[in-house]
Amino acid sequence: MTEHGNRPGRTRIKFCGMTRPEDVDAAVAAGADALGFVLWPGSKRAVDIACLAHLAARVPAFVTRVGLFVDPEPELVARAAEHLDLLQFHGEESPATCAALGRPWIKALRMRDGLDLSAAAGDYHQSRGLLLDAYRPGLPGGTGETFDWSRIPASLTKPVILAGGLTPANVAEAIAVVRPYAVDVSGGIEAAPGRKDAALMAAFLQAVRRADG
Ligand SMILES: O=C(O)c1ccccc1N[C@@H]1O[C@H](COP(=O)(O)O)[C@@H](O)[C@H]1O
Repeated sequence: MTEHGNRPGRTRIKFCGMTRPEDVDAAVAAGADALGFVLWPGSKRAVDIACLAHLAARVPAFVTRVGLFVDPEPELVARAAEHLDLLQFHGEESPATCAALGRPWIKALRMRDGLDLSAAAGDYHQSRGLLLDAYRPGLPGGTGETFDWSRIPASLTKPVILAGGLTPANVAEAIAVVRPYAVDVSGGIEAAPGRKDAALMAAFLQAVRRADG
């Protein structure tokens, strides 16, 4: 079993791809630590700035509002950031590009063959964490697929946010193998793309709590 640096007493939970007010309310009621909003227009879960503003305003204090971007124009980030606490970069953004936007950020890395995670942790040392997701050519993320969790070294110097194909059924095993700082899920808590399922969100949360013991 591995243990990543900065791991808190419990695994933090981010629910991503919020598009509806009722889903935001249900996620907060379930006890999510962070909610994600996709600002990449290519996603079935994309929201525009007006929708983001509407949804983000429902989020109470101490629940982190995360904006997901894929190689965005700086102007989009600037407009969205007013409604966000943290930026999540899911494209080919360089460390300098992420840092230049002047906001707290995390970097998503897709686990393609040959990826050197330790080197990436050094390159993205200014990030608040590394989100590790499955790799599928041609898609920037949100594949609903898992990857080989044993590829994640215990010695990473940044907090690990584990993503990719997590569900209420497999998240406990993922936590046991990886011991991540946080887990991030989108498809595994949905009835359909962009439509979250309150029962699945509650089941995911309970599975994480049980895994934390
Ligand atoms: O959700 C999307 O549509 C998306 C689009 C582009 C990049 C990332 C995207 N989602 C993120 O991917 C991971 C894993 O998602 P899943 O649980 O496998 O569905 C997660 O961080 C999503 O927020």
